[in-house]
Amino acid sequence: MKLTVTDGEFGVRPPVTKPHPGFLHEVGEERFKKLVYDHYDLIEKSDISFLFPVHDEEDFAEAKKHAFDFLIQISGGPRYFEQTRGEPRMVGRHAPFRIDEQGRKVWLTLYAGLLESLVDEGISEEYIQSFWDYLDIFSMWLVNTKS
Ligand code: HEM
Repeated sequence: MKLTVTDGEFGVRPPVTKPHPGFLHEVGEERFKKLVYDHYDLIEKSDISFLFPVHDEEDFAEAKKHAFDFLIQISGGPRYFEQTRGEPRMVGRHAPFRIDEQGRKVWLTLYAGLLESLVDEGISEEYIQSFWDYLDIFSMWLVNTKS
């Protein structure tokens, strides 16, 4: 397993493979939710916190929920995002925020540590890798600002 951040090139959007459904199957919905929520808790203390609604508890809780709803759906789970937010439109939904390669790296690196700890919980490394690879590549699509 190698959770390394691939260098993105501005404007290049490589093809994306969804996470293997085995990841969600092994992790389970509750642990999956904790993963996404823990990521947001790390964001709150990070250099990219300014992008997020960290000063409004309700808005921040909503942001966490939306991220969870989307990621569980893309991982083959319940279609919560579709039910509450509609079409994914991830590029458009990120457009109002200044996301550069540096911010992408911070965002991803916060996930790397959290995913590493799933190994000790018995989650298959190939599934963790597949979830990581999805984040690594798809996050390139959301970079909308040159560093
Ligand atoms: C694979 C990568 C990513 C995925 C799947 C993802 C997913 C999401 C989702 C589902 C939302 C909620 C959209 C909505 O319902 O309106 C969201 C919001 C957001 N994301 Fe991402 N994101 C990713 C990467 C990033 C990166 C790299 C950054 C910045 C460095 C970022 C910054 C934000 C911000 C600022 C919001 C808005 C929060 C708010 O005010 O509600 N995202 N993201």
